[in-house]
Amino acid sequence: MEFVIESLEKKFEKKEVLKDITFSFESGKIYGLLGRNGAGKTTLFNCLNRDLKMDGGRFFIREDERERDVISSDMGYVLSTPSVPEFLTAREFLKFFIEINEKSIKNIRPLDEYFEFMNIEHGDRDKLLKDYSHGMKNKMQMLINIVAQPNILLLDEPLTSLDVVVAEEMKQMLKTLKKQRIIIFSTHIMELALDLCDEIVILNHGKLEEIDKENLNQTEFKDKIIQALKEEEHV
Ligand SMILES: Nc1ncnc2c1ncn2[C@@H]1O[C@H](COP(=O)(O)OP(=O)(O)OP(=O)(O)O)[C@@H](O)[C@H]1O
Repeated sequence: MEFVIESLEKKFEKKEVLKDITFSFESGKIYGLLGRNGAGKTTLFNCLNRDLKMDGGRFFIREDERERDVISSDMGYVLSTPSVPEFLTAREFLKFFIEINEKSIKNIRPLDEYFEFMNIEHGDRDKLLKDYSHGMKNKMQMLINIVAQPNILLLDEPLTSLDVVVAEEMKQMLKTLKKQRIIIFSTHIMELALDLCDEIVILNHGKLEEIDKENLNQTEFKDKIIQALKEEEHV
């Protein structure tokens, strides 16, 4: 499976944030999306998740040499600022999510199995989400996306608020999850991108550019990425 973006454009009033995003993502890989502050990473994710209307271009899935539209169950999106229904407990939220997506979720498991998998403790499962910490809300958002098993998973700086143990667990989980799906992971933490991601993609001047590792060692590759990021006109 490939996720193809062609000539995607987005501007806010006169400001052209995404000028010509053309890129093809392949399944089985984690893509690290890097870009300076304000480069447009969140805008790109919002367009792909159809939370924002694009001004031009299109995106689609290519499978067995056939193109098809991206439907909502293809796409999962974990926001940097987690958004969960605060008035529900974690268990109620998970139950509700599974019920409304029953048709598209494969191999539905008992709720506690999901909590176990995510290391959410027994005592927290029936707590209101409004009493969850930022990192725990993030974990819940990630859990919902693990349950849904979308073909394309967009992660907007999801690990920054997690403690080191949870972040490590999550990294391992993403490495398992990447099989047969595309994960696009935005982060400002270069080490994380290099450690976790199979490909590094930079959002530069409103375009996506893959940074080829060639035969570079880790330090040289890092320098090449920083150089490419410096070339970004600072917005
Ligand atoms: N709703 C909006 N209305 C007007 N301008 C916006 C809107 N959303 C984003 N922008 C502008 O678009 C540009 C890209 O913002 P975006 O949040 O996508 O960048 P980013 O790469 O995610 O940044 P960061 O790394 O700092 O989170 C910024 O200049 C921002 O001010």
